[in-house]
Amino acid sequence: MGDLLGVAVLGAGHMGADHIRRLDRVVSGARVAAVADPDAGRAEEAVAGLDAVTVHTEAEAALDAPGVEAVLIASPGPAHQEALLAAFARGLPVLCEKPMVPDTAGALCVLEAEARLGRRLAQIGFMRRYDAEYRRLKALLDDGRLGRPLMLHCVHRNVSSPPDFTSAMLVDSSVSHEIDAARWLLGHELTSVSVLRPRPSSGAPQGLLDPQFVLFETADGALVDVEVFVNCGFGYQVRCEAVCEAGSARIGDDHGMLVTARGAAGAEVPQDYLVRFADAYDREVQTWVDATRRGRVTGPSVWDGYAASAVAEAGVRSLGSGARVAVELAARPGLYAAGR
Ligand SMILES: NC(=O)c1ccc[n+]([C@@H]2O[C@H](COP(=O)([O-])OP(=O)(O)OC[C@H]3O[C@@H](n4cnc5c(N)ncnc54)[C@H](O)[C@@H]3O)[C@@H](O)[C@H]2O)c1
Ligand SMILES: O[C@H]1[C@H](O)[C@@H](O)[C@H](O)[C@@H](O)[C@H]1O
Repeated sequence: MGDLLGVAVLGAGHMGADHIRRLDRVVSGARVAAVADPDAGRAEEAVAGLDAVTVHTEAEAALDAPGVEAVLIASPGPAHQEALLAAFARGLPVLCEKPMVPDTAGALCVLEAEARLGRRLAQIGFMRRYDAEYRRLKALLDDGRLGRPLMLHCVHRNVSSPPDFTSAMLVDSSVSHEIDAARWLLGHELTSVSVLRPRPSSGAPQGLLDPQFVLFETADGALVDVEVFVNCGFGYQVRCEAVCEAGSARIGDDHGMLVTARGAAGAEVPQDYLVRFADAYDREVQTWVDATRRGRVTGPSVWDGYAASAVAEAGVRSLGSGARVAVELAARPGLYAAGR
């Protein structure tokens, strides 16, 4: 390995371009060695001003480019399976944006491929685990002061959804964050899901079932509800309140400045995830680079990515009827045993 970890970034859209900037200017110990995007112009724009980067239209060409020692996957979810398997075939460590693979069969295929290698290579980009507020909430729940958790109430609102966003993506892309956060905060798998929906907002694109209300049960009898509303129009809001036997704790209220002017005071609301979770992405990528340089893999695993996909797929099945759908998980390979 050189002085700096050479990273290939696959996908130079919103997240890919932001991660390229982060690898170049924010985190230490890494450099962007190659970028792939079928839209070559977008890739060229994202690497403008960077030295010694090669630009490709094919993901595999970027993985094979000179100086590449690790991969950051920021292409759309349906492209992740092929990219993960290509990285595994080359023994390259990976940070893969969520959702790991949106469909469960594809996610299972990735799980089996990594389990066959017998060592972890991939970290999944559930960045909320690196957010300061989520970490405080996790520490509070773990120290037991509030007693046993009974419920999580979650809110996930986006100003607007991208043009190609589907009703299923509210669950398998947006709520994938709450699925992972709930499993991590509560330390148990989610065993069932029901997805209800009010009448769609007139602010949502025609045909998009937005908002939705998602209810999960956990293996030890807690409940998790999520309001997901991806065309709310007014701001990016992510909240989580844990209600426990001896108290409650809520995060996500306090992200902007309080602005006072002309006889009124108002709180600023962030407009997107790149602002709200900026510190979390920085910490996530720095932690990945540091671990990779030490030959280690930490953070959310391929098992976490697979479990999130299985829960989300059950949610998408519930979306039509609102019926409670049980989550079926494959046996957990020993590679992902707790504490490893
Ligand atoms: N962690 C988060 O909070 C967060 C936020 C936004 C997006 N994401 C995830 O990041 C990923 C990218 O989302 P985005 O918003 O940047 O999308 P985007 O549409 O802005 O960008 C995707 C880019 O990937 C390119 N692409 C398509 N197929 C490709 C392939 N096979 N190989 C390489 N590049 C390919 C596209 O041309 C495009 O430039 C998704 O998985 C999304 O769910 C995560
Ligand atoms: O892909 C994005 C991303 O995961 C954001 O964090 C989430 O708020 C959006 O709803 C989703 O579309």
